Amino acid sequence: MTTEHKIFSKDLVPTEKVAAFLQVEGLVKSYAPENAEVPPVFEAVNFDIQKGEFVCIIGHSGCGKSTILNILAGLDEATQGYVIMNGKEVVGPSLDRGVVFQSHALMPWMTALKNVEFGVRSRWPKKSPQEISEHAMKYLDMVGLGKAANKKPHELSGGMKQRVGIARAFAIQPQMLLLDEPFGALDALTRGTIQDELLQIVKATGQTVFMITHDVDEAILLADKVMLMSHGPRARIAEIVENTMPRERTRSTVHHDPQYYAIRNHLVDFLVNRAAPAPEPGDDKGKQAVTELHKQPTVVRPGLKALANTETTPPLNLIQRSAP
Ligand SMILES: Nc1ncnc2c1ncn2[C@@H]1O[C@H](COP(=O)(O)OP(=O)(O)OP(=O)(O)O)[C@@H](O)[C@H]1O
Repeated sequence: MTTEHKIFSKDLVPTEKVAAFLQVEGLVKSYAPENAEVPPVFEAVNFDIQKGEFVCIIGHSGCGKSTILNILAGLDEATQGYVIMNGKEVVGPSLDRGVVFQSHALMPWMTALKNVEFGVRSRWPKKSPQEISEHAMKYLDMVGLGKAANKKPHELSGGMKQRVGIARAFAIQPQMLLLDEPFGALDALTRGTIQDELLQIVKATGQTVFMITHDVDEAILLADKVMLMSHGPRARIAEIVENTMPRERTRSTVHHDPQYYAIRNHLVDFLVNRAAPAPEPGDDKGKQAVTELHKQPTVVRPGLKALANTETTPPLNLIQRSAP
């Protein structure tokens, strides 16, 4: 059951932002809002996500990434600000948003198939048992687990369990997928395989994704945009890095792109040197100006600069060979 309601007030939704699929505006989270001595975990969090975009968020431990994801999911409440998805304010959980956590959260007494069917039945209660089963199998097949459908979680490896969680999230065909470090507990090989699978599925379904990761390479492979969060308390989305490499990238080829190292260096440099922002005037007052709370993060494209530097005239032998 959804607990969302429609927003009709034009005052709440700035006209130029109506087109964005997801709008996050002036988000603040404080665990002690009544105590001025305790600063908020994050504030002035503003960003948009377009339909079909894959967005990763990176930042040091404790800056508030999971809290933001939980607010997007409707599982937690912001102290200030709002989230609008597809024209409706997010005020509670909904099957329109599928969530995958780091721990797979499967029901241990149910088979992989039954775990996926459970979600499908909640979404479409009028479907027949056979329709539900066929639908769930389609998504288990998609993540390469068709043959393990009748196994219970304790008979599956960590990677397989995580795939069941992904199949369950995809099977309810949510408008948006929220992934909280979904591959964090997996070994490098399994992680790579599932990343590739996720890319294929997202490409096929045009799914909109918001994903938390600590892995810079994972973000570069998967994301169209990488949001960089500064340290908390009072964390912000400091920068949005656009991934300007062609979307058809794979794990084995992505590092051949001339843009790759420029983007990677930019992300690492932020995490190492720039994630702790210098105090701004007003910080010590514990209160931000209203305009500041709605300030959009800077958007940067470090890959394009690297690309421009490699665009030189072709080598002489190529010119000679292509001459008539
Ligand atoms: N219920 C709570 N009461 C008080 N503080 C909390 C509560 N839940 C979380 N916090 C604090 O909020 C901050 C943000 O937590 P959150 O889990 O969102 O960070 P994160 O960036 O996802 O961290 P990580 O990368 O380690 O998962 C942390 O400093 C945490 O201690």
